[in-house]
Amino acid sequence: MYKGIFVTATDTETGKTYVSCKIAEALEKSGINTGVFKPVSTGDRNDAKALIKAAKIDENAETVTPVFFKNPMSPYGASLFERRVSDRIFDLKKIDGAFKYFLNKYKFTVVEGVGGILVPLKQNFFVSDLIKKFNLPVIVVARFGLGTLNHTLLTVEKLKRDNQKILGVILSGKKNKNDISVKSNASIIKKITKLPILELGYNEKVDLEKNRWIIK
Ligand SMILES: Nc1ncnc2c1ncn2[C@@H]1O[C@H](COP(=O)(O)OP(=O)(O)OP(=O)(O)O)[C@@H](O)[C@H]1O
Ligand SMILES: C[C@H](N)[C@H](N)CCCCCC(=O)O
Ligand SMILES: [Mg+2]
Repeated sequence: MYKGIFVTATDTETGKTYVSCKIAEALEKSGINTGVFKPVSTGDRNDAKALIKAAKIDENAETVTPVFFKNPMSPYGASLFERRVSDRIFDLKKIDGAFKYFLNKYKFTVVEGVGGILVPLKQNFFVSDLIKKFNLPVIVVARFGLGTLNHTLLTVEKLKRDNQKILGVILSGKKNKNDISVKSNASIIKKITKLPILELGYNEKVDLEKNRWIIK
């Protein structure tokens, strides 16, 4: 079993928190002490609260999300608006300390990124750099419908160029019955990337028995 996974996505609002929560829930139910970590959030710390609830652990939102910006946008963009607010800085030391805390305390830690893989956290430091730093295997969350092929293949391409271990792709959310591409997108992604693919329909749970690739 890995020490943890990094959950990124093809875009914001794609399902990283939903998928991370379902993975944490499944691990907790199987008796595995699971940490959850969302290093940076913007707008609110609701992702951290949802992750804590799913993992059923006694942690507060500030520990799970040590770096926070008020403006609901990229962390770098928000930092430009909030540079006069003392604790609103992207503090990599703080994130590193928190990361080590979770990996030492829990058997397995689910880490959620922010938006997609090239969201800037600082002017020249992106979510992809955080992935490199943590060096955890990566799960890519994507949408089911039209447009997801390009977004998913771009994200996979970037991770491959960074020599990151990609565990697989999870398509998550509602399937639009009027979108014909939904019928073939998953199989096309699988054929092209040769990665495991999980289709996680609306309100479905993650079955770790059937998808062991997610955790080992
Ligand atoms: N399989 C699913 N079943 C039900 N709801 C889903 C599913 N996947 C995503 N959602 C819903 O889609 C919305 C966006 O998902 P989520 O908040 O997980 O995105 P995110 O990638 O974490 O966004 P952010 O970049 O802001 O962190 C939420 O309301 C979430 O509950
Ligand atoms: C506020 C939102 N829920 C996310 N947490 C932040 C997403 C940043 C996306 C930046 C971008 O790709 O343009
Ligand atoms: Mg989220």
